[in-house]
Amino acid sequence: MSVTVNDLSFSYKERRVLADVSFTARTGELLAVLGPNGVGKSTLFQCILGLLPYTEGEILLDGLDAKKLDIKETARRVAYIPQSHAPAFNFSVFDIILMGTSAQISDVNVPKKRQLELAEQSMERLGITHLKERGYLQISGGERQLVLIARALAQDARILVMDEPTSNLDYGNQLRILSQIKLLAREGYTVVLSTHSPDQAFMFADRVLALQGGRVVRHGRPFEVITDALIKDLYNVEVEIQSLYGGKARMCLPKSVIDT
Ligand SMILES: Nc1ncnc2c1ncn2[C@@H]1O[C@H](COP(=O)(O)OP(=O)(O)OP(=O)(O)O)[C@@H](O)[C@H]1O
Repeated sequence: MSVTVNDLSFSYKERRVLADVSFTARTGELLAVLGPNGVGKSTLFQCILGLLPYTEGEILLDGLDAKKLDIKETARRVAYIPQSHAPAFNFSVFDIILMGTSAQISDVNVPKKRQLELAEQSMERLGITHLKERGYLQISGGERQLVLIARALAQDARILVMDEPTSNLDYGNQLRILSQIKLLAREGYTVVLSTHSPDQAFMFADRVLALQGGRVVRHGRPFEVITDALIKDLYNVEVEIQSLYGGKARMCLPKSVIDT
């Protein structure tokens, strides 16, 4: 499953937010979208999910024009994973995951054997079966994020769109969740996620899409795209890119830390 965006532009009323955005995320690829607050990352994701009516450009989901797909057809291809949040009701973990299967429930609104199996399998896949009967409000932020990913897997869509999936998580859970996401990409899912951490992009992304002023300023492999000049351009922060482990890893070190 691939996502291809061609010359996409989007405006909220007369205010243009995205301009001529083009890229492809291929099967098995984890694409990290980088860019400052308000640059249009969530807007881009909502366009991919068919939630915003863009008028310029096109989005192809596995080669099919996203505009020609209805909500259920889109949901069978793309799943959305939001930031970990607390819903108003204390649904059980299993019920939350089962909600992901609604795109497969047709005439009668009752989950069938196939939906129950999908929910069970996705819990097993993420190692959270022991949480099944727990209330969603009574589990930790890291566990909630795993539940939201399990819900997306239960949806049985092969494209996963994630808006800052680790934003509310502690350091250990950030790494564990991103490792899980990377494994999913290796299993053949196509992952498009936003992050505010260039270091996360260095560690986990196959490709990086850098947005500035609603436009794509760089697109390519993390080592090629993430430079001190890009970080200065996106975030107005002076960094030095450090090469580690004989060039196998890289990280950004803000110069202000060294200078003070
Ligand atoms: N429903 C809306 N109506 C009008 N303007 C909006 C709407 N949603 C977002 N915007 C504006 O569009 C721009 C892009 O917002 P968006 O949420 O896509 O950015 P983002 O890159 O996801 O930001 P962040 O990193 O802070 O989450 C911002 O200037 C925002 O104020």
